Amino acid sequence: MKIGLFFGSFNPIHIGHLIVANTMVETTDLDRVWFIVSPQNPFKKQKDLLHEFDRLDMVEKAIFDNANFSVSDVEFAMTRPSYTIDTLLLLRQKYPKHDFVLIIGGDNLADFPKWKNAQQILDEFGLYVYPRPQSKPSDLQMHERVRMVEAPLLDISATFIRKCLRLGASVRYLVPQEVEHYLLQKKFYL
Ligand SMILES: Nc1ncnc2c1ncn2[C@@H]1O[C@H](COP(=O)(O)OP(=O)(O)OP(=O)(O)O)[C@@H](O)[C@H]1O
Ligand SMILES: O=C(O)c1ccc[n+]([C@@H]2O[C@H](COP(=O)([O-])O)[C@@H](O)[C@H]2O)c1
Repeated sequence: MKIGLFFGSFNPIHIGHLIVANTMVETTDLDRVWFIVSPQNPFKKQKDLLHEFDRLDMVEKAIFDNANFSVSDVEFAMTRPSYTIDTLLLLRQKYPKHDFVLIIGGDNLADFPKWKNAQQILDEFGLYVYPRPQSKPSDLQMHERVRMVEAPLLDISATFIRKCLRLGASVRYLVPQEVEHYLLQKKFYL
């Protein structure tokens, strides 16, 4: 089984994430996508970062009806910040029969060489990249271990959704209905 690992803060998960994951399953050789909720991105310090359990709950609500998707809290028990290579190595050890690839959005490619053990991630796992508006150019686009997936650009971000909620604007259609209800019920990001 070839699995795409889609790491993120998911603060909160939105339809952009779901379209990325679905495109990977439908248009590449990936059989499944696992969403890995990261407690703390090493490059991001966010004051409005929800507790990881709340972000995990929302991912579960977003993917419950898609048999190709799963979510993992494996990073919750690991050291912070969340370094992707550490998790990749752990998952490979735990699931020796699976073949793992890392999925990222195009905005993460330019800074990817600054990630911990970036070369090892490239060599041993490889990257599948979904294009994203306003991404900085990167030489890695041509790298043999990087697959640029052709798909529609989605100008949707968790930042925009948090802003809508702060302003009292509806996030209907930007997040799945179950996630919208949960966000409103819990009064998140107000
Ligand atoms: N609209 C999108 N198009 C392509 N990739 C995306 C999109 N939104 C998120 N991603 C990718 O999903 C992964 C997780 O992203 P993340 O949870 O940080 O969402 P985000 O919308 O970028 O959040 P924020 O606005 O808080 O920075 C990253 O690899 C990111 O590049
Ligand atoms: O391992 C690293 O050095 C590293 C550097 C930057 C980001 N990451 C991971 O990339 C994922 C995407 O982050 P985010 O916050 O944009 O959703 C998240 O799981 C981070 O932990 C990992």
